[in-house]
Amino acid sequence: MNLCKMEIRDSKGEKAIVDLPGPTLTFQDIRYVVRESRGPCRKKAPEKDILKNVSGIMKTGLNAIMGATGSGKTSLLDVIAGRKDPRGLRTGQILVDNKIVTSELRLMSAYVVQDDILMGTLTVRENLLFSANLRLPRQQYSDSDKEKKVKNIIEQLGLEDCAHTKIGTEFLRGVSGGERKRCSIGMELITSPSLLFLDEPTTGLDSNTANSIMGLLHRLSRTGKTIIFSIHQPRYSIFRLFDHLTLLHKGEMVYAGPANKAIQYFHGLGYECEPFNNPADFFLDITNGETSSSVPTEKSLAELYRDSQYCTEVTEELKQNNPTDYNILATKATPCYVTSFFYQLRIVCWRTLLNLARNPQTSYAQIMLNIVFAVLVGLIYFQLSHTIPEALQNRNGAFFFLIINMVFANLSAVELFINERALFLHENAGGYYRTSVYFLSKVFVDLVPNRIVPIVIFSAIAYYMMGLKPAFTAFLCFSLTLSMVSLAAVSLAFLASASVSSFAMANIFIALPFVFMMVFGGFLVNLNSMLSWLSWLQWISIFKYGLDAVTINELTGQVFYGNGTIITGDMYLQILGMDYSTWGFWQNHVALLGIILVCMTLAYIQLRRINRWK
Ligand SMILES: Nc1ncnc2c1ncn2[C@@H]1O[C@H](COP(=O)(O)OP(=O)(O)OP(=O)(O)O)[C@@H](O)[C@H]1O
Repeated sequence: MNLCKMEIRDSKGEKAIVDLPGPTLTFQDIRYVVRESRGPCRKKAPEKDILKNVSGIMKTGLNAIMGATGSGKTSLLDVIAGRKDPRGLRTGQILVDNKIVTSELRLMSAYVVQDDILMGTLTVRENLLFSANLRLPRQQYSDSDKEKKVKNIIEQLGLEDCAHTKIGTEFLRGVSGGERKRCSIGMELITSPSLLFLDEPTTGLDSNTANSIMGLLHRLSRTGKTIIFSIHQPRYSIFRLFDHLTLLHKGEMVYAGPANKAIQYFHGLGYECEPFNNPADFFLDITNGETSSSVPTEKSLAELYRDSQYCTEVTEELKQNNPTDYNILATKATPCYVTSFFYQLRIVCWRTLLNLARNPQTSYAQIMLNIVFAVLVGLIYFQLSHTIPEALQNRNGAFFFLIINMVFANLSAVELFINERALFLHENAGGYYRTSVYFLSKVFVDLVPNRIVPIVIFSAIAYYMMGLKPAFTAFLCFSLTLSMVSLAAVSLAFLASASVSSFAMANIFIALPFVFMMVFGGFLVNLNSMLSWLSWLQWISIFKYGLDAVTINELTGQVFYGNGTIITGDMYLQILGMDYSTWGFWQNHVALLGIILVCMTLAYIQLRRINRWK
């Protein structure tokens, strides 16, 4: 990369000196196709060209990609930023400073997505510090260096007034749209990228805020950055900041060259921009066919551009490049992490905890639900007697009720990986942290406050209200069994959550196995006499293991009597055909642990398998 001072001209033709020229990005002959999804026959769907052999050169300064909706702006931006699925790239190469894009080169670039993806419960400063902690190498940056860097970025982006304001969530009013966008840009500026991609940075903002965001990008570009962005319909005050303009129509280039020469170019083709008309609107009118040329021609705008001096210049310049590799996007972008696994785990766990503490509704609801159910069960089965037959019947009923509650009360766990899916994908692709770090942080932080604590409270209330076996070890075993049943249900919910992207699908995915497990848990159906061909399902039933364990725990060593009959708990268990030996009791826990481990592992694999490409 060239490190000398460089002179560039903006669209008003004004000279600007930049200290440290950013990288030059070149792309040549990009043909990108997609298959339009048609349900299960996806493979047979025809390919659709969304970029048709486009080439270009983008240098230091503001490089705008414009076009009508559906023209391929975002697709071009994503392809050149290496964000689009490489399987769609049929031909083409993308070079940065005439070199293929390696992970090192990737580190010097950053991508700001259209929908600002930030942690809403954290303040602007905390979000920026999170990015700094994970994306700046600890060997080179001490904690105070990171703080300084964040402070500088806050000043640079004019975020001082809202630095300590939370970003905001759907329930919490936070910073304004413009401040959010600035914060998103700041998250990427932390690594001091010299190449910055932005997808429609002004969409959804009012015109003044859009103006100030583009003013900010303009200032940044003057510090030697190559800024490439797609933009829809900028007002004139924004358009005049552009250095380079790429105009697309139906996946083809209709102009690529200095932004301030575009009017002249179209004038040469017979298109007249009326006085006071915004050039950006004028160009879109041309591509949409709403303005006609005074020079009749059979050629399309794309063909006219290919015949133009601008296209020839680009082709000539590209010919001089000698790439060392071809089709670089075909190599999968492996994120490069600058911090260790344990450091990432610490930082991500801390953020997850902070998020939980500032958004404690789910935890409170979980604790309240467990207290209410515990009192309800305690009242219904208050101080169970030892007279038969009700002693055994009530105990069976109570345990079934308890296990059902343990399983179904954890349905809320399906939201775990769905809620923050966009945030996780964005941060994971941006090299913030490993998938395993995110998975473990969510699991730890969800399990303890939302699952374990409420169950301990539940067990203590229900156990003593029901007057079950008084031995303290029996209470501990009871509590452990309920916890493991709950964790097994939670891990199945995690698997559902990591496998699909919507709550509706996750609910279906989780409800079916729960219902099957309940039916084949051994309480509702005697599997030996009915549905014996399906009886194998009991071996994967959380209900069966939970029910067996609490029943054995309660009945062994107890004596029940009535009408002159005495029956011991052991005899009753024998009649039921349950193995009530020590191993017979603990084998249920081993099976539950097996279900937990298998579901957790599969959930992690599913998280890794999520498609990161756009
Ligand atoms: N993954 C995909 N599957 C199917 N079609 C796609 C895919 N990606 C892009 N397209 C199609 O390619 C065309 C260009 O899309 P793209 O999002 O790049 O357009 P755009 O100019 O950015 O539009 P907008 O301004 O509306 O965002 C559209 O017709 C779009 O439907």
